[in-house]
Amino acid sequence: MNDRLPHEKGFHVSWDQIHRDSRALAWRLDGHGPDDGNWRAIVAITRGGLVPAMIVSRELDIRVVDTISVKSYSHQSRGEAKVTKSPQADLMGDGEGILVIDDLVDTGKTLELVHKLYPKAHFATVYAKPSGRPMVNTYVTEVSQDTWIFFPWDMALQYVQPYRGAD
Ligand SMILES: O=P(O)(O)OC[C@H]1O[C@H](OP(=O)(O)OP(=O)(O)O)[C@H](O)[C@@H]1O
Ligand SMILES: O=c1[nH]c(=O)c2nc[nH]c2[nH]1
Ligand SMILES: [Mg+2]
Repeated sequence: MNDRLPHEKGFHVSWDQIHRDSRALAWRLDGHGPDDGNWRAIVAITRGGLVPAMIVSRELDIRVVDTISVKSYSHQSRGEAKVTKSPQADLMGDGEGILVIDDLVDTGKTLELVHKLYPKAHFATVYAKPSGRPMVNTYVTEVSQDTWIFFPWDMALQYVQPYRGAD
C-alpha cells in the first residue's frame, strides 16, 4: 500500500464492466421519468459522467444530452468544487425532468453543488460511496469509503516485471 494515499483499497473497473453497470443504471431509470415515465434530457457531469451518460442515452433513447463541468479533484486530493461550464439555461429550469448522470459519488460535494443549481433534477451515478449516497436518487453499486475506483479511461495496460525478474 502507498502511505501517501488515503484509500486502502482499489476497485478496478474495465470497459466491459462500466458498460454493463451503466446499462444496469439505465434499466433502473427506465420508466421513472416524470412525463409518462420519460425524461426530458440527460446532463452529464464531465468528465467522468460522459461515458455512463452516453450509454444511458442510448438505452433509453434520450437524444437531448448536455453537460455541466465540475472540477474538484486533482489526482486523489479533493479541492473546492467549481462549475466551469453550465448546461443550456432554457433546457434546465429548476431541473424538473432532467437526469443528471455521473460516474460516481464520493463525498457528495459535486452533486451537492449541482443539486443547489437544479433542485428538481434526478441524480444518478453508477457507483456510490457511503458519504455521498444521500445525494443520489439512483445508483448501481456501492463501494466502501476507503476504496478508490479506477476507471478504464484513466488506465493503460503496461508491462510489469515478473517477481523473479532478470537483473
Ligand atoms: O462526490 P465527490 O467527492 O464530489 O466526488 C465525485 C466526483 O469526483 C470525480 O470527478 P472529478 O472532479 O475528479 O473530475 P473528472 O470527472 O473530470 O475526472 C468523479 O467523476 C465525480 O464527478
Ligand atoms: O477516479 C476516481 N475514483 C474515485 O474513487 C474518486 N472519488 C472521487 N473522485 C474519484 N475519481
Ligand atoms: Mg467527475
